[in-house]
Amino acid sequence: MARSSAAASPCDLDREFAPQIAQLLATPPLQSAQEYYDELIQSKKHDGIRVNYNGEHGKGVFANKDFDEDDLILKDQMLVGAQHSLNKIDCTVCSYCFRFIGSIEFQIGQRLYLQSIGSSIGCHSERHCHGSESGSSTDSPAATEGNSDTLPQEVIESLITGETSLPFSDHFALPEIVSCHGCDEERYCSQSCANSDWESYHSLLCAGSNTEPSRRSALHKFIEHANGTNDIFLVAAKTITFTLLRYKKLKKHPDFQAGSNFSLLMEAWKPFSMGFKKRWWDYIALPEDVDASGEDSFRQEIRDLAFKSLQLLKDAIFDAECAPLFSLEVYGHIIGMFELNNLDLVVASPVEDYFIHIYDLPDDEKDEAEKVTMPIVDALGEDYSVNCDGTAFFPLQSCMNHSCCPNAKAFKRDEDNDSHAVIIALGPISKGDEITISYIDEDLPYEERQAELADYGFTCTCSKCQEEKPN
Ligand SMILES: C[S@@+](CC[C@H](N)C(=O)[O-])C[C@H]1O[C@@H](n2cnc3c(N)ncnc32)[C@H](O)[C@@H]1O
Repeated sequence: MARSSAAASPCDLDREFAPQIAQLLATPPLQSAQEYYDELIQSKKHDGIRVNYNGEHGKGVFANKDFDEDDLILKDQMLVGAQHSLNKIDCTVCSYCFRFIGSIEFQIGQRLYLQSIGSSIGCHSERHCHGSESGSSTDSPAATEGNSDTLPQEVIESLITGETSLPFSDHFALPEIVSCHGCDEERYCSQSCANSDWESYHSLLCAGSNTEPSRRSALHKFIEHANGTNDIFLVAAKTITFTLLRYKKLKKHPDFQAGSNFSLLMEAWKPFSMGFKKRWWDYIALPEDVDASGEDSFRQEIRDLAFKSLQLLKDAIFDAECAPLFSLEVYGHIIGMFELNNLDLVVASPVEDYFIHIYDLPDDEKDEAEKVTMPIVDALGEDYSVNCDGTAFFPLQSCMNHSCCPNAKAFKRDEDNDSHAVIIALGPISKGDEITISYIDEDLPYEERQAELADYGFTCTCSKCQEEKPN
């Protein structure tokens, strides 16, 4: 699947900084990588696991103690992630931790409003993660095709403004919305999340009125291009801003002041240097409608799209001290890293839990509550609840290798209401065993599984594949 780029890079930085780029993209030395993971695991107190390099498939995650079925193995905090652009229209979550915010009424009112103006895209609520099953086994209230016209506009507005309270919504209280002080785009569950986002990414990506006009306009163009083409560019931009801001912080730190700018950049980039990467346009699977004769031009188109996005990002946030970070080579590998390692970012909507709560009330309370909620459920229709979904990079989950008969899975429990990746044991796991998850639907037939895994660049040889492999 992997190929080398058909034509010379259009990016001058690729030539000018070739040696530095090679260092940024080189596989980190084994010892420093092992130290990095040992420290990370220790600092996050994930003492049930270890990252080891002595497995069959590069690095992998191994059990450091015995686990029983359904035990929590890991709750991994993302390094960088973003909600999909279209999903942002459908649910309001904290831009840093991705918890739902506002109130049940606000979330419902907003969806009804968007439906009434024809903007909502929706998708039926499922509490699924990449490679996992639905987490909700409860029967949901019967829902049909929505029609927000059945509710007066004033009702919708009063839900959004909080003038109307729905029965039992106090059981599902959500954090109040804290807006970014610069723009209307980003909203948070607390001032602490707003500050963390600002310090980690948003101070360079805020396109609000406090931002210098030419930078603001450049940021708008970059964001518009990503929204219109592929929102993976937004996560790539966050990776670059995270590294730039970390670089600036390190530069002020007394322990690092003696180092060269490039050694500081290497240190700032370290968390991403660990991620498994390939150049995006080299390995991306060919769409079904492109045959072998069109392959080179397809790959060139993808590279040109990434180059266009990078140019727009450079116009907004280029920093000469960290120039190699803005090379097309690094940009292509960052996007490739997301494609190869990402677990979907999924946070279940509390709106579904709210309606299930009403549905499960004792009959007399239910009848009373449904006088208020049924017209709303009918107006919302099938998509009465939409989960937050996006793309994220998780430093430890991304070290887990695949098996078609995995011993663990990504699964959000009821209490997991933020962006962490949650990994649960599917059966007993003994200390020393490798912890594997399935990157695909492992119930597919052998050929289809191998075809899907080809996108990750390998052929699976797990025990299930060996059994099912045709002779
Ligand atoms: C998310 S990374 C997993 C960590 C990776 N082993 C590493 O060294 O960084 C995914 C990559 O690991 C390798 N990999 C994962 N599971 C594998 C398997 N069952 N057989 C062969 N390679 C596998 C593939 O190269 C895949 O693209």
